[in-house]
Amino acid sequence: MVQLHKVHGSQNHFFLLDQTELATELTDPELVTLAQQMTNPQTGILNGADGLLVVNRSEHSNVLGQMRVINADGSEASMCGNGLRTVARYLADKHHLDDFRVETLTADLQVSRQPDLAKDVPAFSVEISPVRFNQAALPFDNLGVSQLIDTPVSAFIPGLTFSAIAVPNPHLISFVPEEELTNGDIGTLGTMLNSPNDYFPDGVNVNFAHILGPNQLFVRTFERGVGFTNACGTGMSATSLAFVLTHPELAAAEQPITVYNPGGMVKTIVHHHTDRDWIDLIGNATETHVIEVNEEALHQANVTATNTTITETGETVAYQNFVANLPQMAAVSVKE
Ligand SMILES: N[C@H](CCC[C@H](N)C(=O)O)C(=O)O
Repeated sequence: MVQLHKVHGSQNHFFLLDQTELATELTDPELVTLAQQMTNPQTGILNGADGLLVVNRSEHSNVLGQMRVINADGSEASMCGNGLRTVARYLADKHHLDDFRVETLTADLQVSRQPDLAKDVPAFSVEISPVRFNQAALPFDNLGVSQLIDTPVSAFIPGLTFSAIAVPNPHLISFVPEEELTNGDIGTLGTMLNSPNDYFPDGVNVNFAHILGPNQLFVRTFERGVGFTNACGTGMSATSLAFVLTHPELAAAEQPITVYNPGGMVKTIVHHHTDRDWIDLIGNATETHVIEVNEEALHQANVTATNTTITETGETVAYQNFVANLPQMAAVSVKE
């Protein structure tokens, strides 16, 4: 028998699989098929999830493990901010360390345990990096520009302006009036740009942000490879950087920005240096269930209610109490 973990960051839900505990690691095709089976609410346990986080051994120095990210549709992403907080907690608890690095597709990223946000709501800070703006990093095409920073794009939505930032996964960001959060536009644009289109050949995560005040945002994200999620960590981080760059009168680097989302709240700290940008993403790292299953079911992509033993951790209620006590959540909430 091996263990799987159901985890979330701001209720962006994942299954976490530590392959260093397996007799035989899954092949890449097996990981894709397992992610598709487990995340699908129809075929997966516990109402499915937004993706599969895979923890592997890392050969890099002072790195506790490697994280890979498989979206619900089976596509692999280079980064996942909410997911990295849960992987950081998993490795911190396993190795009894609080500050270390995690290997991701393009960089080894610094992570550190933070004070609990509330009783039984552990929190971690994770480095979101590398950050790039150039067209090839997203990639995007056919927009007549080589960078998108607060640029009108009538082909997307007339009247809105857009920024494109890779962290390193691709994000399209727009600061919008409140009604744009719920009038259907973000779903239409997100679906268009994640289907075959002339602009983002690899797709893109679409983030609509409503400015609540100085250093305060609400962000809703339509995720590449998933659709709407309760939160997108890299999306909220990229949006915070765009906030600092395009609204300097309302947001500054090096100080905490509070980012609300349909699943709760995180803090970000933008670092905007001449040689590089990065963002610290600070928020919950919640484990809701521990799942016992035999390894063969993983290779067969057949993890079901009948071949698993599921134990609740009790952290679900603790996180919901934390969200219920957030001052701003009553104001702007678009529950999925
Ligand atoms: N859908 C994203 C990957 C997951 C990122 C998100 N869940 C986060 O917390 O950053 C992409 O394809 O780039």
